[in-house]
This record gives sequence, C-alpha cells and structure tokens, in this order.
Amino acid sequence: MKRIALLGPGTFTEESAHHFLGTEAFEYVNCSLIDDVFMSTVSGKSDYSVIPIENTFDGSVRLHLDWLANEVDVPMQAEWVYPISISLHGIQPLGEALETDCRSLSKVVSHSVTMSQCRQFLQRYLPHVELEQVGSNGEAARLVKELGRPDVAALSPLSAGALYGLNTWAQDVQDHQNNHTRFVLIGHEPIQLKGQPLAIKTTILVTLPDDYPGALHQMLSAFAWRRINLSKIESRPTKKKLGTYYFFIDIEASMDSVLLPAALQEIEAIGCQVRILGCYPTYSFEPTHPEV
Ligand SMILES: O=C(O)C(=O)C[C@]1(C(=O)O)C=C[C@@H](O)C=C1
Repeated sequence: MKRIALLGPGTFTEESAHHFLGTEAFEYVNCSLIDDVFMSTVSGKSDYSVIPIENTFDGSVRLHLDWLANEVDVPMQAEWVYPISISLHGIQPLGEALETDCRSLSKVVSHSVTMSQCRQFLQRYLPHVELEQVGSNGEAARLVKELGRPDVAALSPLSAGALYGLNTWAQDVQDHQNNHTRFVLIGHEPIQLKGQPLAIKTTILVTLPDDYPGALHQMLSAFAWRRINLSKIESRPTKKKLGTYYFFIDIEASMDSVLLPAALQEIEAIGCQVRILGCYPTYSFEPTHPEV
C-alpha cells in the first residue's frame, strides 16, 4: 500500500486528500509539521507528500514554494483544489449567542494561514484574545481538547471538531466564501486519483541569465508566440545573492506536447536555467463526488 504523508489528522489537507484519493487504497502518515511532511518522502518513509501551495486569498504559501525550489527534489505528480470552510470550536457547547460566548474566550489557536483567512471574524468577535499559532489546524483542535479550558478555542475544519469531540460555535467564519486551497502531491511515481482530471499542467522553475537585457521578455515570448498559456508566474529570491530570483511558472500544457519542449529549449538557448518541477494532472472539487 502506498504511503502518503500529510499534515494531520484533522486538517484541511487530510480532508482534501481523503476526497481525492480515498481512504482505502492508501496509508496516511500524519505529521504535525510541514517540514516533516516534506522530509517523509525525501527520506523514503512515505511515497508521496501532500503540500498546500496556494490559497485564493492569501496567494502562494511562500515557505512551501521555497521548500520545493531549495530543499527537495521530488516531482509534482498531481494537483487538486479544495474548498476551505473554517469553524470555531470550543470545549463547551455554545451557550447564549456567539457574540456573548466569544467574550469568555481568552485564546484562539490555529494555523497562521487560517488566522489570516479569518481576520474580519477575529476583529469583530475576538479582538481581545491572544492568538496562538500552531503547525496545523488539526493540532489546534487537539490542543484545545488537551487543555480542556473553556476559555480556549480553535479555528479548524469541521472534521477536527468531530475528531476531538469539540463543540462547533460557528461555521464558515472565513472572510470570503469563495475560499479554496491548491494542494500538490509530490512523489517519485505517477499516481491515479479519483475522478477525471481537468487538464494537464507543467510547473517549471526558471533562473534568468544576469547578463542578458530583456531576458524575461524573451522568455515570455517563447511561450506567447506558440500560444502556450501560462496560468501563474511568481518570483522568489534564490537566497544565493540579493536581487536574484527564481520564477515559478505554471504552464497549461504537457511535456508530451510538441510545443512545450521546444519553448523550453528556446529559453535555455538564451541562457535561462530551467528545472521541471512536474508535469501532472489537475483536479477540481466536485461536491457531488461520492465521499468515502
Ligand atoms: O492546517 C491545516 O488544516 C492545513 O491543511 C494547512 C493549510 C495551509 O498550510 O495552507 C491548508 C489549507 C488552509 O488554507 C489552511 C492551512
């Protein structure tokens, strides 16, 4: 049975992996820190790792992009997009009303990304509380259960509340309803997910030559004149020298096409360094998709 490392249990990552991969065909390896998720596949403890890389409102999870660029050399094998619905969980049942009960809280625990997705909610109901960041939302719910304090609550998925027997005080507390996170599955072998992929994408990492004026323009035109669509381009520091960058580029084309390898050859010819991070199917959430 293939092993899949992820942040869990009780996380959005876990919910999304169960949706797209199911619970029967794989063994899940729970980690409480994202570093351990990455290292699990690097060290061979797992066959795949699930990495959240982008959120509708927060944009890229830059730390995770940097891991993919600098720390690991494991290709992306699949990508999925999953809706993020955040709930507030406490030890006791909600008493009178959310507003009144929130006044009795002194601390809220959650993942930093989740807190930044609930800014308006926190400002409106919980401006007085201490915010404590932990490695995952599942860990937040576990901590609230372990502490057993009525004045501490967690922002976490519904699944985490159920897992740790917490009471749900409010659902869908994220600032924007159209909240989605994009996850990638990294591993050394291709993998079959449930359902039909929407498309095949390729992600590359490009370093421009520093002695070539207009290199960025020329690189982009290698895709443009072939009418190859780029769905994302993001620069990150190489961390080698101030002012030098990698470009993460998501391309709506497969390496099996004729045009994409030709475009990559063209940009290499002007001195760009190109690393292919993966060529993989992309899946989107279907609410009607049967849950397992
Ligand atoms: O802690 C979790 O529940 C996670 O799955 C991690 C994570 C992230 O790192 O972005 C995943 C999706 C949500 O956007 C918030 C947190």
